[in-house]
Amino acid sequence: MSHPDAFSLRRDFILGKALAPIYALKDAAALSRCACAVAIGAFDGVHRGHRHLINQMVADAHEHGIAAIAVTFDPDPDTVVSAAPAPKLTLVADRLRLLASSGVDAVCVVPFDSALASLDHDAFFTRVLLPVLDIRSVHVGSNFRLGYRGASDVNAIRDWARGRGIEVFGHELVCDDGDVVSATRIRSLISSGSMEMAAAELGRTYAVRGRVARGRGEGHKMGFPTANVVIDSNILAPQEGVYAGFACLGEEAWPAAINVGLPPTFKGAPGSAKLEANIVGFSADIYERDIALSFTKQLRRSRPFDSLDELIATVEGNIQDVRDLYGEGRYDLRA
Ligand SMILES: Cc1cc2nc3c(=O)[nH]c(=O)nc-3n(C[C@H](O)[C@H](O)[C@H](O)COP(=O)(O)O)c2cc1C
Ligand SMILES: Nc1ncnc2c1ncn2[C@@H]1O[C@H](COP(=O)(O)OP(=O)(O)OP(=O)(O)O)[C@@H](O)[C@H]1O
Repeated sequence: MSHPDAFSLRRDFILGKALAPIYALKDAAALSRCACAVAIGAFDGVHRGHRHLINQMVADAHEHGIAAIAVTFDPDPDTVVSAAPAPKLTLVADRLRLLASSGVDAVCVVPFDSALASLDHDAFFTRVLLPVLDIRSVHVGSNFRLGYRGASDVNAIRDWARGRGIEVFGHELVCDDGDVVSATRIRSLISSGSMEMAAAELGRTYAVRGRVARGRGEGHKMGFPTANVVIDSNILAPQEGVYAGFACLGEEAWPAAINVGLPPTFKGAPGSAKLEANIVGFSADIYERDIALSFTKQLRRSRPFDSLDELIATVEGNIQDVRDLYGEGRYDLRA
């Protein structure tokens, strides 16, 4: 695996300013009911399929000289309607930033609650979207469902739109090796440690954001200090195991050897970290700092060790693997 460049690391860590304005629906009057094409969805992960859909919507908008607007929801509808919501690939702020940097002219964020979930497609368009947007075309994937319990498919929306001057496109879904790219599939790849396949479908290396908390302090004594990283409980962590990747602190990235899951050797020890990284070549006090970790490759599954010496030798071997892959220097991510 080659050294990534600053550009790809910035993309993986979702750095940089959003390129287009993001409007909450209640402030969307600022769009002055502009003529527009819209792409609609939850867009968790803003993966390659989502971006292909958005590209087609943007091309249509440009062709007709109208605005290109991504319409999404906060919170993710799944967290409201599902009894067991899936852990998400992106925090809402990152999802919006990714959408705002996808070539659209604006992002419009519809607050999602059980009242919205109970609307049918007619009420969703006429009561929620059309008062603020003069929609000329709707772009969704061919599998798109809208309305109470997903009652309305693309054909139902197209029937409704006929005669209203609104064109509806149900685009073919982007596939990878015959499998439809979806947030659900990417979650399952990440949950099985297939980080390279997940990255191919996401279009970037999977990364999570968190804060450095105090741990047991044992790693330091064993010769490999680790930053214990606490992430939002609604965000998906990869399968338990040991990973090569990067740690991002401010505008710097460092190679990192990362352990996901409570260390099986010390299971139950109070203060054990569920996610910790040895940041290769780095030494500074970073307690309470914001940090992001990316996972390029699973090196092995975690396992219990019979002796501390064996644990230390194995972890040092993993840290060396990371050094061999990415060196031990700082990557400057300033644009
Ligand atoms: C790269 C890496 C790989 C690790 N692999 C394992 C493992 O396979 N089994 C295990 O019990 N702990 C593993 N650990 C966790 C260590 O046991 C842990 O860092 C150490 O106990 C220090 O914990 P502390 O940060 O809570 O003080 C690993 C840690 C790192 C950084
Ligand atoms: N592979 C894809 N290619 C093109 N469009 C897609 C693809 N996957 C989803 N879409 C479309 O993107 C929009 C957002 O979809 P959605 O947020 O449900 O994504 P998803 O990846 O299918 O999520 P999940 O797996 O959680 O259901 C919808 O219009 C959907 O039809």
